[in-house]
Amino acid sequence: MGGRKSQEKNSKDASAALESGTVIAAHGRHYLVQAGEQKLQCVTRGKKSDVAVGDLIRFKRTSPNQGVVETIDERKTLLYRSDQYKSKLLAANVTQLFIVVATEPGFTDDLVSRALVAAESAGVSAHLILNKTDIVEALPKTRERLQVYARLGYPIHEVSARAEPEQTRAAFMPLLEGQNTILIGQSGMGKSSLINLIIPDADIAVREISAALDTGKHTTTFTRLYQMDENTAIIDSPGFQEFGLYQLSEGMLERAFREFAPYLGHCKFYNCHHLTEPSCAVLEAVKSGEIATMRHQLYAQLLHESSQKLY
Ligand SMILES: Nc1nc2c(ncn2[C@@H]2O[C@H](COP(=O)(O)OP(=O)(O)OP(=O)(O)O)[C@@H](O)[C@H]2O)c(=O)[nH]1
Ligand SMILES: [Zn+2]
Repeated sequence: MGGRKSQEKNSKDASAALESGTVIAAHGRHYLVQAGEQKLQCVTRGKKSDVAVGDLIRFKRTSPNQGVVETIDERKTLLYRSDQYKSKLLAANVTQLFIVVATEPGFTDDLVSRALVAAESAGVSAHLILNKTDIVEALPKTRERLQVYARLGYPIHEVSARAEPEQTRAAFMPLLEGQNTILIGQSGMGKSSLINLIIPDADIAVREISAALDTGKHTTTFTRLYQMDENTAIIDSPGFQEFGLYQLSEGMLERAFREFAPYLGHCKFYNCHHLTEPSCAVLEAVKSGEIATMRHQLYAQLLHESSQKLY
């Protein structure tokens, strides 16, 4: 991740004794850091656990394969996950989010839209991956369901990890090149199948990480980063991480729904919440069908949730 050259240059100045690396997995306050060809176990000082997978960090080596995190480089982006009504760090420096959905089993619009809100608010571009196109009976209905996202301008890529592995791999590679991509999806969508196509030795890497971080049986519950080349990485996030959206202000929320944009500033009240106000341009667009009801309902729900935040 990031240019190795700039890391080298930086490490020559003030922080001469520090080395740099990329956080490739996190488990509690234990981090696995890739530094060149080497993987090290790093910890943070004290109780701090503000390091995320994808972070570029400076560490002090304490033994041949261990270190202490000293500083975190400025992040380009930051995604949060939801944890007991709080937002915790999920991944740093992600440039694009791929949401894997499938013809079967069905996906949940609520989760897809929450992921899109997370991406928009973090400044991360979002794509939808429709997997299992070989289940042709369910294809027309699924495409129809995805229309709402296509109309919003989110690219949709159709693949079949099982029936067309080579084509699927070939479709992915140019999309991933030069990007830090996080892959998310509800259980059963085929995310693991896709990761295994893209990273053939992913299983080995996961076992290595799990052993290094001593995650015990939690082998599939941690987020990990696979460095594909110097400028390309892919992050696999287990299950369907519910994104932490509690930290979003009302202003950030309304801007995270890209279809609201033409209407913002056109409501009767300048501080309109777009919930029940008279002469609300957003509500009028919902009524006329220009904004999908499902999307507006989620906006209202997220506004409610962020008002319930615990901190
Ligand atoms: N028909 C079909 N089945 C597929 C395809 N891709 C994956 N599957 C199957 O879908 C099931 C779920 O795939 P996984 O890759 O394990 O899905 P996952 O999203 O990682 O699911 P979890 O491990 O539960 O998070 C498996 O039985 C796969 O063999 C595909 O393109 N077509
Ligand atoms: Zn309004």
